[in-house]
Amino acid sequence: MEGVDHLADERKKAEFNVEAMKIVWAGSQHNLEVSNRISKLVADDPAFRKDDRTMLPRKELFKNTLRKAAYAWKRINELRLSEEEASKLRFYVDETAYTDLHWGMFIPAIKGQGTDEQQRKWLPLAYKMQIIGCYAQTELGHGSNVQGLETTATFDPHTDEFVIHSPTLTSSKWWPGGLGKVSTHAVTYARLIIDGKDHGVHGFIVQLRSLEDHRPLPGITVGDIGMKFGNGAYNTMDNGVLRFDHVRIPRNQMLMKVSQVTREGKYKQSDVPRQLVYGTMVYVRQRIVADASCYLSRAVCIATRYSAVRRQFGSQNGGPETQVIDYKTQQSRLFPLLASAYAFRFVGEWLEWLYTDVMQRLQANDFSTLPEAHACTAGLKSLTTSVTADGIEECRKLCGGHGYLCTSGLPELFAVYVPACTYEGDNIVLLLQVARFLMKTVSQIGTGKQPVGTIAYMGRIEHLMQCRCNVQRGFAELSADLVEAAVAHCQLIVVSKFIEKLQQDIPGEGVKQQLEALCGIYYLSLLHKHQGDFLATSYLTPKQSALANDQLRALYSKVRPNAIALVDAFNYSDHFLSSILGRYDGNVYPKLYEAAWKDPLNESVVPDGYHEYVRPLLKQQLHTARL
Ligand SMILES: CCCCC/C=C\C/C=C\C/C=C\CC/C=C/C(=O)SCCNC(=O)CCNC(=O)[C@H](O)C(C)(C)COP(=O)(O)OP(=O)(O)OC[C@H]1O[C@@H](n2cnc3c(N)ncnc32)[C@H](O)[C@@H]1OP(=O)(O)O
Ligand SMILES: Cc1cc2nc3c(=O)[nH]c(=O)nc-3n(C[C@H](O)[C@H](O)[C@H](O)COP(=O)(O)OP(=O)(O)OC[C@H]3O[C@@H](n4cnc5c(N)ncnc54)[C@H](O)[C@@H]3O)c2cc1C
Repeated sequence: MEGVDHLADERKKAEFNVEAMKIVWAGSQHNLEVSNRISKLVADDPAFRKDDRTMLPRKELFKNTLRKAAYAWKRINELRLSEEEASKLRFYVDETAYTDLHWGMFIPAIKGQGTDEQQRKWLPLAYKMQIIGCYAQTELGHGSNVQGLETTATFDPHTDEFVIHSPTLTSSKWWPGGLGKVSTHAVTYARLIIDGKDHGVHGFIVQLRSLEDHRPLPGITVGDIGMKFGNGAYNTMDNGVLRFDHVRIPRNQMLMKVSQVTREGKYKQSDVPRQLVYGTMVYVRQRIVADASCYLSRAVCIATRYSAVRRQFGSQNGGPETQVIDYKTQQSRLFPLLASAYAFRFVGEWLEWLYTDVMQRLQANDFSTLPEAHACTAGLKSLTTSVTADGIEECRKLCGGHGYLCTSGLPELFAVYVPACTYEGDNIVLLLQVARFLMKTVSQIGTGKQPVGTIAYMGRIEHLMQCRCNVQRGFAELSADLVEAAVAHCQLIVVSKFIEKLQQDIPGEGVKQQLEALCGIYYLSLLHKHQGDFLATSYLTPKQSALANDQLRALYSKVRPNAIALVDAFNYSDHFLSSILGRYDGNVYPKLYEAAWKDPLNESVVPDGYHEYVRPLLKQQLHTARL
């Protein structure tokens, strides 16, 4: 029934202050206030309707995304929203679009790799959206291997220009978001060639389309790469293909904070690590970690609320059937994901601190923590996106058949999210970077260089280094095992940061106790999953392993009465969740039934095609003898 909270009894069971937990989840009272205000602004505005996305054909879908992005920009300016509020608004609009790359990569690339002069020229145009940019690095033939990119930028000293060219089919830029139909400019990554010498990959600002009629400029071939996974989902984004045919740009459009080319064509590499050219990717990877907790918590919220609503089997003497959330199997699948959502939230907060700290150190030419920042952003991006993608799919399965309906919100959430395991760095490739970092640390043990920070624990394996085995040999052979070691290293960081969070002052009755239970579920479920390794290495005895499993089940029971309140603390509106199964009021069945009849297929009782294709079958006169 409308207006009835079908989850009221569940909410009464809460043993902690939900409003206080909302502040923990939001990060601060201020963040919660901004989130509440902007979330309501979006939810209350019919222009931001999104329940029709999975039913629109691509061109209509895309035009609708352009409309929403333009309307959002209008509202941002009308309401004079701050950058923080504007970013929140785009978050709650919840629609991948070219603006993600304009604000999330094009502008950060210029800020991170452009000189002060270049920033003064390009950022005002970008902030006012008088130019729209994308990040064009990946090519048809290379994505992971950035040093393998083929696009060239050849310096012409006669005209003081770079000639940007796509020498091969595989050098075509391929995938950049916003490139296909909208961006007027790109930060393009190309091989810098001076006087025949290849200086490797650098970033260049290239205009792609006319600011007058939006047509591609001379020498530019650009378009969309076509439909992607799932209906709606990432098809609101114009991932593009781009080829250059000897396109000329002024020398001052090479991003020159890290390295420079003089008017005379002299290449100057500042005494900074060349990997700073990868800085934008590092920035996005750390943001993706925080974003993972948002996506995972959305799926967990839907699955938890529905698991409390859904009853199946267990009726005694005609009484109500059992809530599926009471089954230990449901809890053993759902509660570790609930714990992971909180864990990723906290490790994402720490990673943002680490990234900010590294950036401040870079200002002082202190590169000492750059390797750790790279390893942490790469590894945690890999870990959190893999767990989140698998977790959204698990949440769909936790909702049984109804989880497969678009009105559950889960299929689209999965389809939008899964590319996060690939973009910003394929997850295995990134884990191999972490493995390389770990092996380099191992090789330095015993040389007097003590590991610090997130690898400090490795100082304790010095005894293993007596053999001084050559860690370089066999890396490729053992890479699959090393990837597992990299995951374990990242999991240790997640657990450590969760524990550090619990050591902070956390206000609110019962809040810390709930987080302690979730932290226990996080690490005990990991220990359960990998108990074979712990037993094989004698880090655990069988008895200890059994005790850990007992404790894990006990924690499930502790969390069970608080589950609904723990997902309420995510503070997601029904509009944002866009899920009938995840409705705040739990009024699922009537709304599922109501929604079914709104499907276009039900606009007519007799379907299109009946008379051409079904009736003839039903009415066919059998010319062959009946079998
Ligand atoms: C859900 C939406 C997300 C929301 C997020 C919010 C905001 C963001 C907004 C928008 C984003 C939205 C959608 C994303 C759209 C997607 C965009 C993209 O995908 S952009 C393209 C991404 N591409 C990649 O990530 C490519 C991956 N490959 C690489 O990074 C490099 O090729 C690789 C694998 C690191 C190898 O580089 P290479 O130069 O060959 O180095 P080596 O392996 O030889 O290592 C040499 C040494 O350099 C160190 N190193 C490597 N990288 C870095 C780095 N980034 N920083 C610091 N140091 C680095 C490496 O550790 C080696 O050091 P040692 O010699 O061992 O000491
Ligand atoms: C939705 C989406 C949006 C994107 N947006 C952008 C964008 O805006 N701008 C942009 O520049 N790019 C973008 N990309 C491209 C993305 O960055 C690349 O696809 C990504 O970096 C992976 O590279 P790849 O496609 O070359 O994968 P590959 O490296 O070809 O991966 C294929 C397989 O090879 C394996 N592999 C590769 N190298 C190794 C190795 N050394 N050892 C072991 N295994 C290996 C991988 O693990 C994987 O299993 C986007 C991609 C997607 C899907």
